[in-house]
Amino acid sequence: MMVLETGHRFTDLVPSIGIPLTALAAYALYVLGLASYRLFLHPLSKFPGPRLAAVTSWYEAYYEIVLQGQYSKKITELHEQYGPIIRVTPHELHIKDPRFFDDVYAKNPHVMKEGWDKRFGSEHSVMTTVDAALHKRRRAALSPMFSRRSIIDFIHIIHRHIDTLSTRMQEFEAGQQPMNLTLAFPALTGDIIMDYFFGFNNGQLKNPQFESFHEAFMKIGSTGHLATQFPFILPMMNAIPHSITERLQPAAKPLLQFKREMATLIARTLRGESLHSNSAPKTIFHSILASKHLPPTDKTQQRLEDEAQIIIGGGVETTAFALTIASFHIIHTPRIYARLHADLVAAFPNSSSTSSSALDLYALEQLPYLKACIMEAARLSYGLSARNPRTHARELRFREWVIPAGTCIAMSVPEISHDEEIFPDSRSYIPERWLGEPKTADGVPLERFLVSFGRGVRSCLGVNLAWTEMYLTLGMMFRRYRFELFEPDVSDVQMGHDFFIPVTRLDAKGVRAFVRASRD
Ligand code: HEM
Repeated sequence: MMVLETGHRFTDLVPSIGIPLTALAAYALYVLGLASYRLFLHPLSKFPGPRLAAVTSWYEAYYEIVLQGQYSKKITELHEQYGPIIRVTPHELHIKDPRFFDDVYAKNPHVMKEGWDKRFGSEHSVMTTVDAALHKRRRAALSPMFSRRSIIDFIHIIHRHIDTLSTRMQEFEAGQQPMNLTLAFPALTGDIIMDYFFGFNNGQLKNPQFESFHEAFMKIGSTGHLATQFPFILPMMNAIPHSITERLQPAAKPLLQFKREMATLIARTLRGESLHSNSAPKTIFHSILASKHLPPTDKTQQRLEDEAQIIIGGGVETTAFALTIASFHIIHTPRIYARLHADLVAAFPNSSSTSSSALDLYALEQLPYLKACIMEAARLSYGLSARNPRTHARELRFREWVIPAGTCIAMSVPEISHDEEIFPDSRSYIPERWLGEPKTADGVPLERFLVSFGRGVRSCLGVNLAWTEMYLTLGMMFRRYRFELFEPDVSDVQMGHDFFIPVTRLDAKGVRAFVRASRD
Protein backbone atom coordinates (compact mmCIF):
# COMPACT_ATOMS: atom_id res chain seq x y z
CA MET A 1 0.00 0.00 0.00
CA MET A 2 1.39 3.39 -1.00
CA VAL A 3 1.97 5.67 1.99
CA LEU A 4 2.06 9.37 1.28
CA GLU A 5 4.52 11.80 2.86
CA THR A 6 1.78 13.18 5.08
CA GLY A 7 1.32 9.75 6.55
CA HIS A 8 -2.08 9.29 4.85
CA ARG A 9 -2.62 6.20 2.79
CA PHE A 10 -3.78 6.87 -0.82
CA THR A 11 -7.01 4.95 -0.28
CA ASP A 12 -7.90 7.34 2.59
CA LEU A 13 -7.97 10.20 0.08
CA VAL A 14 -10.09 8.51 -2.57
CA PRO A 15 -13.46 9.45 -1.08
CA SER A 16 -12.51 13.16 -0.82
CA ILE A 17 -11.26 13.29 -4.43
CA GLY A 18 -13.98 10.92 -5.59
CA ILE A 19 -16.93 13.08 -4.49
CA PRO A 20 -15.98 16.18 -6.50
CA LEU A 21 -14.99 14.01 -9.44
CA THR A 22 -18.33 12.21 -9.37
CA ALA A 23 -20.16 15.54 -9.11
CA LEU A 24 -18.15 16.90 -12.05
CA ALA A 25 -18.87 13.83 -14.14
CA ALA A 26 -22.57 14.03 -13.26
CA TYR A 27 -22.64 17.71 -14.21
CA ALA A 28 -20.84 17.04 -17.50
CA LEU A 29 -23.36 14.32 -18.24
CA TYR A 30 -26.23 16.67 -17.42
CA VAL A 31 -24.83 19.39 -19.70
CA LEU A 32 -24.31 16.88 -22.49
CA GLY A 33 -27.82 15.51 -22.02
CA LEU A 34 -29.33 19.02 -22.00
CA ALA A 35 -27.39 20.05 -25.11
CA SER A 36 -28.50 16.88 -26.94
CA TYR A 37 -32.10 17.45 -25.89
CA ARG A 38 -32.03 21.07 -27.07
CA LEU A 39 -30.41 20.10 -30.37
CA PHE A 40 -32.41 17.02 -31.28
CA LEU A 41 -35.58 16.64 -29.20
CA HIS A 42 -36.67 20.14 -28.19
CA PRO A 43 -39.90 21.38 -29.92
CA LEU A 44 -37.78 24.11 -31.58
CA SER A 45 -35.01 21.77 -32.76
CA LYS A 46 -36.21 21.89 -36.39
CA PHE A 47 -35.88 25.67 -36.64
CA PRO A 48 -32.82 27.15 -38.34
CA GLY A 49 -30.17 29.19 -36.57
CA PRO A 50 -26.69 28.78 -35.10
CA ARG A 51 -26.41 25.50 -33.19
CA LEU A 52 -24.64 27.23 -30.32
CA ALA A 53 -27.59 29.60 -29.82
CA ALA A 54 -29.89 26.55 -29.71
CA VAL A 55 -27.75 24.88 -27.06
CA THR A 56 -27.04 27.72 -24.65
CA SER A 57 -28.04 31.26 -23.66
CA TRP A 58 -24.33 32.02 -23.28
CA TYR A 59 -24.36 32.74 -26.99
CA GLU A 60 -26.80 35.61 -26.43
CA ALA A 61 -24.93 36.62 -23.25
CA TYR A 62 -21.69 37.01 -25.18
CA TYR A 63 -23.21 39.51 -27.62
CA GLU A 64 -25.30 41.36 -25.01
CA ILE A 65 -22.92 41.50 -22.05
CA VAL A 66 -19.38 41.15 -23.41
CA LEU A 67 -20.00 43.13 -26.63
CA GLN A 68 -22.55 45.42 -24.93
CA GLY A 69 -25.91 45.20 -26.62
CA GLN A 70 -24.91 43.76 -30.00
CA TYR A 71 -27.18 40.71 -30.26
CA SER A 72 -29.89 42.50 -32.23
CA LYS A 73 -27.31 43.49 -34.85
CA LYS A 74 -26.03 39.90 -34.92
CA ILE A 75 -29.59 38.58 -35.27
CA THR A 76 -30.11 40.72 -38.36
CA GLU A 77 -26.94 39.16 -39.85
CA LEU A 78 -28.18 35.69 -38.87
CA HIS A 79 -31.43 36.31 -40.74
CA GLU A 80 -29.36 36.98 -43.89
CA GLN A 81 -27.75 33.59 -43.42
CA TYR A 82 -30.63 31.42 -42.13
CA GLY A 83 -33.82 33.06 -43.43
CA PRO A 84 -36.77 34.93 -41.90
CA ILE A 85 -37.28 32.70 -38.84
CA ILE A 86 -34.46 31.64 -36.56
CA ARG A 87 -33.94 30.18 -33.12
CA VAL A 88 -32.01 32.84 -31.20
CA THR A 89 -31.88 31.22 -27.76
CA PRO A 90 -32.76 27.68 -26.69
CA HIS A 91 -36.36 28.82 -26.04
CA GLU A 92 -36.99 31.72 -28.40
CA LEU A 93 -37.67 32.25 -32.09
CA HIS A 94 -37.05 35.52 -33.89
CA ILE A 95 -38.96 36.54 -37.01
CA LYS A 96 -37.97 39.12 -39.59
CA ASP A 97 -40.97 39.88 -41.77
CA PRO A 98 -42.77 43.25 -41.49
CA ARG A 99 -45.94 41.69 -42.84
CA PHE A 100 -46.11 39.27 -39.91
CA PHE A 101 -45.90 41.96 -37.20
CA ASP A 102 -49.66 42.14 -36.61
CA ASP A 103 -49.91 38.34 -36.34
CA VAL A 104 -47.46 38.35 -33.45
CA TYR A 105 -48.61 41.53 -31.68
CA ALA A 106 -52.05 42.71 -32.71
CA LYS A 107 -54.33 39.88 -33.70
CA ASN A 108 -54.57 38.04 -30.37
CA PRO A 109 -55.18 40.03 -27.17
CA HIS A 110 -54.45 37.07 -24.87
CA VAL A 111 -50.74 36.58 -25.41
CA MET A 112 -48.21 36.47 -22.60
CA LYS A 113 -45.11 38.65 -22.51
CA GLU A 114 -42.30 36.77 -20.80
CA GLY A 115 -38.81 38.15 -20.35
CA TRP A 116 -39.11 41.85 -19.60
CA ASP A 117 -40.24 41.06 -16.05
CA LYS A 118 -36.65 40.10 -15.21
CA ARG A 119 -34.91 43.03 -16.84
CA PHE A 120 -35.47 46.03 -14.63
CA GLY A 121 -36.39 44.75 -11.18
CA SER A 122 -39.88 46.22 -11.84
CA GLU A 123 -41.87 43.10 -12.61
CA HIS A 124 -45.24 44.50 -11.43
CA SER A 125 -45.48 47.41 -13.86
CA VAL A 126 -47.94 47.49 -16.75
CA MET A 127 -45.19 47.06 -19.36
CA THR A 128 -43.40 44.16 -17.66
CA THR A 129 -46.47 42.20 -16.51
CA VAL A 130 -46.32 38.73 -18.04
CA ASP A 131 -49.92 37.59 -17.70
CA ALA A 132 -52.42 38.94 -20.27
CA ALA A 133 -55.40 39.23 -17.89
CA LEU A 134 -53.39 40.96 -15.19
CA HIS A 135 -51.96 43.33 -17.78
CA LYS A 136 -55.47 44.18 -19.01
CA ARG A 137 -56.53 45.23 -15.51
CA ARG A 138 -53.42 47.33 -14.90
CA ARG A 139 -53.65 49.02 -18.27
CA ALA A 140 -57.35 49.78 -17.78
CA ALA A 141 -56.45 51.68 -14.61
CA LEU A 142 -53.98 53.87 -16.52
CA SER A 143 -55.72 54.32 -19.87
CA PRO A 144 -57.98 57.29 -18.95
CA MET A 145 -54.91 59.34 -17.98
CA PHE A 146 -53.38 58.78 -21.41
CA SER A 147 -56.46 59.66 -23.46
CA ARG A 148 -56.34 62.66 -25.77
CA ARG A 149 -58.81 64.46 -23.46
CA SER A 150 -56.58 64.03 -20.40
CA ILE A 151 -53.48 65.19 -22.25
CA ILE A 152 -55.35 68.31 -23.39
CA ASP A 153 -56.33 68.99 -19.75
CA PHE A 154 -52.62 68.85 -18.89
CA ILE A 155 -51.36 70.76 -21.93
CA HIS A 156 -50.84 74.09 -20.12
CA ILE A 157 -48.08 72.40 -18.10
CA ILE A 158 -46.45 70.99 -21.23
CA HIS A 159 -46.54 74.50 -22.73
CA ARG A 160 -44.89 75.89 -19.61
CA HIS A 161 -41.97 73.45 -19.89
CA ILE A 162 -41.54 74.16 -23.58
CA ASP A 163 -41.42 77.87 -22.76
CA THR A 164 -38.66 77.06 -20.27
CA LEU A 165 -36.82 75.22 -23.05
CA SER A 166 -37.18 78.34 -25.17
CA THR A 167 -35.80 80.52 -22.36
CA ARG A 168 -32.82 78.18 -22.06
CA MET A 169 -32.28 78.51 -25.82
CA GLN A 170 -32.16 82.29 -25.45
CA GLU A 171 -29.54 81.90 -22.72
CA PHE A 172 -27.36 79.79 -25.01
CA GLU A 173 -27.86 82.31 -27.79
CA ALA A 174 -26.79 85.16 -25.50
CA GLY A 175 -23.77 83.19 -24.26
CA GLN A 176 -22.89 82.07 -27.81
CA GLN A 177 -22.40 78.56 -26.49
CA PRO A 178 -23.66 75.42 -28.20
CA MET A 179 -26.61 73.83 -26.44
CA ASN A 180 -26.52 70.07 -25.90
CA LEU A 181 -29.89 68.88 -27.20
CA THR A 182 -29.15 65.24 -26.30
CA LEU A 183 -29.14 66.37 -22.66
CA ALA A 184 -31.83 69.07 -22.89
CA PHE A 185 -34.60 66.84 -24.27
CA PRO A 186 -34.55 64.17 -21.52
CA ALA A 187 -34.65 67.04 -19.00
CA LEU A 188 -37.74 68.42 -20.79
CA THR A 189 -39.55 65.07 -21.04
CA GLY A 190 -38.45 64.20 -17.47
CA ASP A 191 -39.98 67.37 -16.03
CA ILE A 192 -43.20 66.79 -17.98
CA ILE A 193 -43.68 63.16 -16.92
CA MET A 194 -42.84 63.93 -13.28
CA ASP A 195 -45.50 66.65 -13.33
CA TYR A 196 -47.95 64.21 -14.83
CA PHE A 197 -47.13 61.28 -12.57
CA PHE A 198 -46.57 63.00 -9.22
CA GLY A 199 -47.78 66.57 -9.66
CA PHE A 200 -44.40 68.25 -9.33
CA ASN A 201 -41.10 68.27 -11.19
CA ASN A 202 -37.39 68.34 -10.35
CA GLY A 203 -36.59 71.41 -12.44
CA GLN A 204 -34.22 69.40 -14.63
CA LEU A 205 -34.68 71.75 -17.56
CA LYS A 206 -33.57 74.68 -15.43
CA ASN A 207 -30.47 72.83 -14.27
CA PRO A 208 -27.40 74.47 -15.90
CA GLN A 209 -26.07 71.11 -17.15
CA PHE A 210 -29.55 69.60 -17.77
CA GLU A 211 -28.90 66.94 -15.14
CA SER A 212 -31.74 64.47 -15.52
CA PHE A 213 -32.66 60.77 -15.40
CA HIS A 214 -30.80 60.38 -18.71
CA GLU A 215 -27.68 58.77 -17.27
CA ALA A 216 -29.73 56.37 -15.13
CA PHE A 217 -31.72 55.21 -18.14
CA MET A 218 -28.57 54.69 -20.19
CA LYS A 219 -27.41 52.35 -17.41
CA ILE A 220 -30.73 50.52 -17.01
CA GLY A 221 -30.30 48.98 -20.43
CA SER A 222 -26.90 47.44 -19.82
CA THR A 223 -27.92 46.23 -16.35
CA GLY A 224 -30.97 44.71 -18.06
CA HIS A 225 -28.79 42.42 -20.18
CA LEU A 226 -27.04 41.15 -17.05
CA ALA A 227 -30.34 40.69 -15.23
CA THR A 228 -31.80 38.74 -18.16
CA GLN A 229 -28.98 36.21 -17.93
CA PHE A 230 -28.68 36.28 -14.14
CA PRO A 231 -32.14 37.09 -12.74
CA PHE A 232 -30.84 37.01 -9.14
CA ILE A 233 -28.69 40.11 -9.70
CA LEU A 234 -31.33 42.84 -9.27
CA PRO A 235 -32.97 41.30 -6.15
CA MET A 236 -29.44 40.89 -4.75
CA MET A 237 -28.59 44.52 -5.51
CA ASN A 238 -31.80 45.55 -3.76
CA ALA A 239 -31.05 43.36 -0.75
CA ILE A 240 -27.67 44.86 0.09
CA PRO A 241 -27.35 48.52 1.13
CA HIS A 242 -27.15 50.75 -1.92
CA SER A 243 -24.02 52.45 -0.56
CA ILE A 244 -22.16 49.11 -0.80
CA THR A 245 -23.47 48.34 -4.30
CA GLU A 246 -22.47 51.81 -5.44
CA ARG A 247 -18.93 51.29 -4.13
CA LEU A 248 -18.67 47.88 -5.81
CA GLN A 249 -20.37 48.97 -9.02
CA PRO A 250 -20.13 52.78 -9.50
CA ALA A 251 -21.92 52.51 -12.86
CA ALA A 252 -25.11 51.47 -11.05
CA LYS A 253 -25.19 54.68 -9.00
CA PRO A 254 -27.55 56.82 -11.14
CA LEU A 255 -29.93 53.88 -11.53
CA LEU A 256 -30.01 53.20 -7.80
CA GLN A 257 -30.49 56.89 -7.11
CA PHE A 258 -33.46 56.94 -9.47
CA LYS A 259 -34.97 53.84 -7.82
CA ARG A 260 -34.45 55.37 -4.36
CA GLU A 261 -36.08 58.60 -5.42
CA MET A 262 -39.13 56.75 -6.76
CA ALA A 263 -39.39 54.63 -3.59
CA THR A 264 -39.23 57.71 -1.34
CA LEU A 265 -41.82 59.63 -3.34
CA ILE A 266 -44.24 56.69 -3.31
CA ALA A 267 -43.75 56.15 0.43
CA ARG A 268 -44.37 59.84 1.17
CA THR A 269 -47.52 59.87 -0.93
CA LEU A 270 -48.84 56.65 0.60
CA ARG A 271 -48.31 58.20 4.05
CA GLY A 272 -50.78 60.88 2.98
CA GLU A 273 -48.32 63.66 2.14
CA SER A 274 -49.42 65.65 -0.90
CA LEU A 275 -46.67 66.17 -3.47
CA HIS A 276 -49.15 67.60 -5.95
CA SER A 277 -48.08 71.22 -6.21
CA ASN A 278 -48.75 72.03 -9.86
CA SER A 279 -52.02 73.02 -11.49
CA ALA A 280 -52.66 69.69 -13.20
CA PRO A 281 -56.26 68.61 -12.56
CA LYS A 282 -55.11 65.08 -11.60
CA THR A 283 -51.99 62.93 -11.52
CA ILE A 284 -51.30 59.42 -12.77
CA PHE A 285 -50.43 58.42 -9.24
CA HIS A 286 -53.78 59.46 -7.83
CA SER A 287 -55.73 57.88 -10.64
CA ILE A 288 -54.00 54.55 -9.91
CA LEU A 289 -54.90 54.86 -6.23
CA ALA A 290 -58.50 55.80 -7.08
CA SER A 291 -58.92 53.12 -9.76
CA LYS A 292 -61.77 50.68 -9.32
CA HIS A 293 -60.05 48.28 -11.72
CA LEU A 294 -57.31 47.53 -9.21
CA PRO A 295 -57.47 45.44 -6.02
CA PRO A 296 -55.52 46.63 -2.94
CA THR A 297 -52.68 44.25 -3.85
CA ASP A 298 -52.07 46.45 -6.89
CA LYS A 299 -51.78 49.57 -4.75
CA THR A 300 -48.90 48.51 -2.55
CA GLN A 301 -45.61 50.37 -2.19
CA GLN A 302 -43.73 47.83 -4.34
CA ARG A 303 -46.30 47.75 -7.14
CA LEU A 304 -46.47 51.53 -7.29
CA GLU A 305 -42.68 51.85 -7.29
CA ASP A 306 -42.53 49.47 -10.25
CA GLU A 307 -45.23 51.41 -12.10
CA ALA A 308 -43.56 54.77 -11.43
CA GLN A 309 -40.17 53.53 -12.63
CA ILE A 310 -41.53 52.14 -15.86
CA ILE A 311 -43.93 54.97 -16.72
CA ILE A 312 -41.35 57.63 -15.98
CA GLY A 313 -38.72 55.57 -17.82
CA GLY A 314 -41.10 55.09 -20.75
CA GLY A 315 -41.89 58.79 -20.85
CA VAL A 316 -38.34 60.15 -20.89
CA GLU A 317 -35.85 58.59 -23.30
CA THR A 318 -38.16 57.45 -26.09
CA THR A 319 -39.59 60.88 -26.85
CA ALA A 320 -36.27 62.59 -26.11
CA PHE A 321 -34.42 60.39 -28.61
CA ALA A 322 -37.06 61.01 -31.29
CA LEU A 323 -36.75 64.77 -30.67
CA THR A 324 -32.95 64.56 -30.89
CA ILE A 325 -33.10 62.67 -34.18
CA ALA A 326 -35.63 65.10 -35.67
CA SER A 327 -33.63 68.14 -34.54
CA PHE A 328 -30.30 66.83 -35.83
CA HIS A 329 -31.62 66.09 -39.31
CA ILE A 330 -33.82 69.17 -39.63
CA ILE A 331 -30.91 71.41 -38.68
CA HIS A 332 -28.44 69.45 -40.79
CA THR A 333 -30.55 69.48 -43.96
CA PRO A 334 -31.26 73.05 -45.17
CA ARG A 335 -34.03 71.83 -47.49
CA ILE A 336 -35.94 70.32 -44.57
CA TYR A 337 -35.40 73.30 -42.26
CA ALA A 338 -36.51 75.77 -44.95
CA ARG A 339 -39.73 73.91 -45.76
CA LEU A 340 -40.67 73.29 -42.14
CA HIS A 341 -39.87 76.84 -41.06
CA ALA A 342 -41.85 78.30 -43.97
CA ASP A 343 -44.91 76.17 -43.03
CA LEU A 344 -44.64 77.30 -39.42
CA VAL A 345 -44.29 80.96 -40.36
CA ALA A 346 -47.34 80.68 -42.63
CA ALA A 347 -49.37 79.08 -39.83
CA PHE A 348 -48.12 81.42 -37.10
CA PRO A 349 -47.20 84.69 -38.90
CA ASN A 350 -46.87 86.84 -35.81
CA SER A 351 -43.36 86.15 -34.55
CA SER A 352 -43.88 88.11 -31.32
CA SER A 353 -46.57 85.67 -30.17
CA THR A 354 -44.77 82.41 -30.73
CA SER A 355 -44.36 81.32 -27.14
CA SER A 356 -45.28 77.66 -26.85
CA SER A 357 -48.79 78.42 -25.57
CA ALA A 358 -49.46 80.55 -28.65
CA LEU A 359 -48.62 77.55 -30.84
CA ASP A 360 -51.98 75.88 -30.84
CA LEU A 361 -51.73 72.09 -30.95
CA TYR A 362 -54.68 71.75 -33.36
CA ALA A 363 -53.07 74.20 -35.79
CA LEU A 364 -49.73 72.37 -35.59
CA GLU A 365 -51.47 69.07 -36.29
CA GLN A 366 -52.76 70.51 -39.57
CA LEU A 367 -49.21 70.88 -40.94
CA PRO A 368 -48.47 67.77 -43.02
CA TYR A 369 -44.73 68.43 -43.27
CA LEU A 370 -44.33 68.77 -39.50
CA LYS A 371 -46.28 65.54 -39.07
CA ALA A 372 -44.01 63.87 -41.64
CA CYS A 373 -40.91 65.12 -39.76
CA ILE A 374 -42.25 63.53 -36.56
CA MET A 375 -43.16 60.24 -38.24
CA GLU A 376 -39.71 60.00 -39.76
CA ALA A 377 -38.13 60.64 -36.35
CA ALA A 378 -40.35 57.99 -34.77
CA ARG A 379 -39.32 55.51 -37.49
CA LEU A 380 -35.61 56.12 -36.94
CA SER A 381 -35.81 56.21 -33.14
CA TYR A 382 -37.51 52.76 -32.98
CA GLY A 383 -39.08 53.38 -29.54
CA LEU A 384 -37.47 50.21 -28.23
CA SER A 385 -34.61 48.39 -29.89
CA ALA A 386 -35.05 45.24 -27.78
CA ARG A 387 -36.53 42.03 -29.08
CA ASN A 388 -40.17 42.21 -28.07
CA PRO A 389 -41.30 38.80 -26.78
CA ARG A 390 -44.78 37.25 -26.99
CA THR A 391 -45.91 33.75 -26.08
CA HIS A 392 -49.03 32.54 -27.87
CA ALA A 393 -51.18 29.89 -26.20
CA ARG A 394 -51.99 28.34 -29.58
CA GLU A 395 -49.71 27.26 -32.40
CA LEU A 396 -48.99 29.92 -34.99
CA ARG A 397 -48.31 29.47 -38.70
CA PHE A 398 -45.54 31.48 -40.32
CA ARG A 399 -45.13 30.64 -44.01
CA GLU A 400 -44.27 26.92 -44.12
CA TRP A 401 -43.43 26.82 -40.42
CA VAL A 402 -45.73 25.74 -37.59
CA ILE A 403 -44.63 27.42 -34.38
CA PRO A 404 -45.57 25.24 -31.41
CA ALA A 405 -48.00 26.65 -28.81
CA GLY A 406 -46.21 28.19 -25.84
CA THR A 407 -43.14 29.31 -27.82
CA CYS A 408 -41.61 32.68 -27.09
CA ILE A 409 -41.56 34.62 -30.39
CA ALA A 410 -39.93 38.01 -30.86
CA MET A 411 -39.59 40.61 -33.57
CA SER A 412 -37.56 43.84 -33.52
CA VAL A 413 -38.64 47.32 -34.60
CA PRO A 414 -35.25 48.40 -36.10
CA GLU A 415 -35.49 45.57 -38.65
CA ILE A 416 -38.85 46.88 -39.84
CA SER A 417 -37.74 50.51 -39.86
CA HIS A 418 -34.81 49.48 -42.06
CA ASP A 419 -36.63 47.19 -44.47
CA GLU A 420 -35.32 48.60 -47.74
CA GLU A 421 -38.26 47.33 -49.75
CA ILE A 422 -40.68 49.32 -47.57
CA PHE A 423 -38.44 52.27 -46.69
CA PRO A 424 -35.90 52.74 -49.51
CA ASP A 425 -32.71 54.50 -48.37
CA SER A 426 -33.92 53.59 -44.90
CA ARG A 427 -30.93 55.06 -43.00
CA SER A 428 -31.68 58.54 -44.34
CA TYR A 429 -34.12 60.98 -42.75
CA ILE A 430 -36.61 61.75 -45.50
CA PRO A 431 -39.87 63.30 -44.21
CA GLU A 432 -41.20 63.45 -47.78
CA ARG A 433 -41.73 59.67 -47.76
CA TRP A 434 -44.75 60.23 -45.47
CA LEU A 435 -46.50 62.89 -47.57
CA GLY A 436 -49.70 62.27 -49.55
CA GLU A 437 -50.96 58.98 -48.10
CA PRO A 438 -48.05 56.87 -49.37
CA LYS A 439 -48.29 53.15 -50.05
CA THR A 440 -45.81 50.30 -50.48
CA ALA A 441 -45.19 48.86 -53.94
CA ASP A 442 -47.97 46.31 -53.33
CA GLY A 443 -50.46 48.94 -52.19
CA VAL A 444 -50.32 48.69 -48.38
CA PRO A 445 -50.48 52.07 -46.56
CA LEU A 446 -46.93 52.91 -45.44
CA GLU A 447 -48.17 53.94 -42.00
CA ARG A 448 -48.89 50.29 -41.22
CA PHE A 449 -45.15 49.74 -41.07
CA LEU A 450 -44.46 52.54 -38.62
CA VAL A 451 -44.34 50.21 -35.63
CA SER A 452 -42.21 52.26 -33.24
CA PHE A 453 -45.15 52.56 -30.84
CA GLY A 454 -45.87 48.82 -31.00
CA ARG A 455 -49.21 47.28 -31.96
CA GLY A 456 -52.21 45.75 -30.25
CA VAL A 457 -53.30 45.71 -26.63
CA ARG A 458 -49.78 46.25 -25.32
CA SER A 459 -48.80 49.06 -27.65
CA CYS A 460 -47.49 52.36 -26.26
CA LEU A 461 -49.82 53.87 -23.73
CA GLY A 462 -48.08 57.23 -23.91
CA VAL A 463 -48.55 57.77 -27.64
CA ASN A 464 -50.85 60.83 -27.26
CA LEU A 465 -48.49 62.46 -24.79
CA ALA A 466 -45.48 61.70 -27.01
CA TRP A 467 -47.09 63.20 -30.12
CA THR A 468 -48.21 66.29 -28.21
CA GLU A 469 -44.70 66.84 -26.84
CA MET A 470 -43.17 66.41 -30.29
CA TYR A 471 -45.60 68.74 -32.08
CA LEU A 472 -45.19 71.49 -29.51
CA THR A 473 -41.42 71.19 -29.06
CA LEU A 474 -40.49 71.02 -32.74
CA GLY A 475 -43.12 73.64 -33.58
CA MET A 476 -41.63 76.06 -31.04
CA MET A 477 -38.01 75.35 -32.00
CA PHE A 478 -38.31 75.65 -35.74
CA ARG A 479 -40.73 78.59 -35.68
CA ARG A 480 -38.65 80.70 -33.30
CA TYR A 481 -35.03 79.69 -33.91
CA ARG A 482 -32.37 78.87 -36.42
CA PHE A 483 -29.60 76.51 -35.41
CA GLU A 484 -26.12 75.58 -36.47
CA LEU A 485 -24.71 72.22 -35.46
CA PHE A 486 -21.44 72.16 -33.56
CA GLU A 487 -19.18 69.27 -34.72
CA PRO A 488 -22.07 67.44 -36.45
CA ASP A 489 -21.75 63.69 -36.38
CA VAL A 490 -24.58 61.47 -37.54
CA SER A 491 -23.50 58.73 -35.13
CA ASP A 492 -24.84 61.01 -32.36
CA VAL A 493 -28.32 59.96 -33.52
CA GLN A 494 -27.71 56.37 -34.59
CA MET A 495 -27.97 53.25 -32.47
CA GLY A 496 -24.59 51.93 -31.36
CA HIS A 497 -25.92 49.64 -28.64
CA ASP A 498 -29.22 47.94 -28.01
CA PHE A 499 -29.72 48.61 -24.31
CA PHE A 500 -33.48 47.89 -24.55
CA ILE A 501 -33.75 51.44 -25.80
CA PRO A 502 -31.38 52.39 -28.63
CA VAL A 503 -28.23 54.03 -27.28
CA THR A 504 -25.64 55.80 -29.43
CA ARG A 505 -21.92 54.99 -29.30
CA LEU A 506 -20.86 55.32 -25.68
CA ASP A 507 -18.31 58.09 -26.20
CA ALA A 508 -20.74 60.32 -28.12
CA LYS A 509 -20.81 63.94 -26.94
CA GLY A 510 -24.37 64.46 -28.09
CA VAL A 511 -26.04 66.74 -30.61
CA ARG A 512 -24.88 70.29 -29.87
CA ALA A 513 -26.12 73.36 -31.67
CA PHE A 514 -25.65 77.14 -31.64
CA VAL A 515 -28.98 78.92 -31.37
CA ARG A 516 -30.11 82.15 -33.04
CA ALA A 517 -33.55 83.73 -32.96
CA SER A 518 -35.27 83.62 -36.31
CA ARG A 519 -35.94 87.13 -37.69
CA ASP A 520 -39.21 86.47 -39.55
C1 HEM B 1 -41.61 58.63 -29.25
C2 HEM B 1 -42.09 58.26 -28.08
C3 HEM B 1 -42.42 56.84 -27.67
C4 HEM B 1 -42.26 55.67 -28.34
C5 HEM B 1 -41.69 55.47 -29.74
C6 HEM B 1 -42.75 54.61 -27.48
C7 HEM B 1 -42.75 53.26 -27.79
C8 HEM B 1 -43.24 52.25 -26.99
C9 HEM B 1 -43.19 50.85 -27.30
C10 HEM B 1 -42.55 50.25 -28.56
C11 HEM B 1 -43.79 50.19 -26.29
C12 HEM B 1 -43.89 48.67 -26.12
C13 HEM B 1 -45.00 48.13 -26.89
C14 HEM B 1 -45.00 46.63 -26.83
O1 HEM B 1 -44.63 45.99 -25.85
O2 HEM B 1 -45.38 46.06 -27.86
C15 HEM B 1 -44.25 51.16 -25.35
C16 HEM B 1 -44.94 50.84 -24.24
C17 HEM B 1 -45.29 51.77 -23.31
N1 HEM B 1 -45.05 53.13 -23.38
FE1 HEM B 1 -44.21 54.16 -24.87
N2 HEM B 1 -43.20 55.16 -26.33
C18 HEM B 1 -43.03 56.52 -26.40
C19 HEM B 1 -43.37 57.45 -25.47
C20 HEM B 1 -44.01 57.16 -24.31
C21 HEM B 1 -44.45 58.15 -23.36
C22 HEM B 1 -44.29 59.66 -23.49
C23 HEM B 1 -45.03 57.47 -22.35
C24 HEM B 1 -45.64 58.11 -21.15
C25 HEM B 1 -45.38 57.88 -19.99
C26 HEM B 1 -44.98 56.04 -22.66
C27 HEM B 1 -45.47 55.01 -21.87
C28 HEM B 1 -45.52 53.69 -22.22
C29 HEM B 1 -46.12 52.65 -21.39
C30 HEM B 1 -46.76 52.84 -20.04
C31 HEM B 1 -45.98 51.45 -22.08
C32 HEM B 1 -46.46 50.07 -21.65
C33 HEM B 1 -47.82 49.79 -22.26
C34 HEM B 1 -48.34 48.41 -21.93
O3 HEM B 1 -47.57 47.48 -21.69
O4 HEM B 1 -49.59 48.25 -21.89
N3 HEM B 1 -44.35 55.89 -23.87
N4 HEM B 1 -43.90 52.42 -25.80
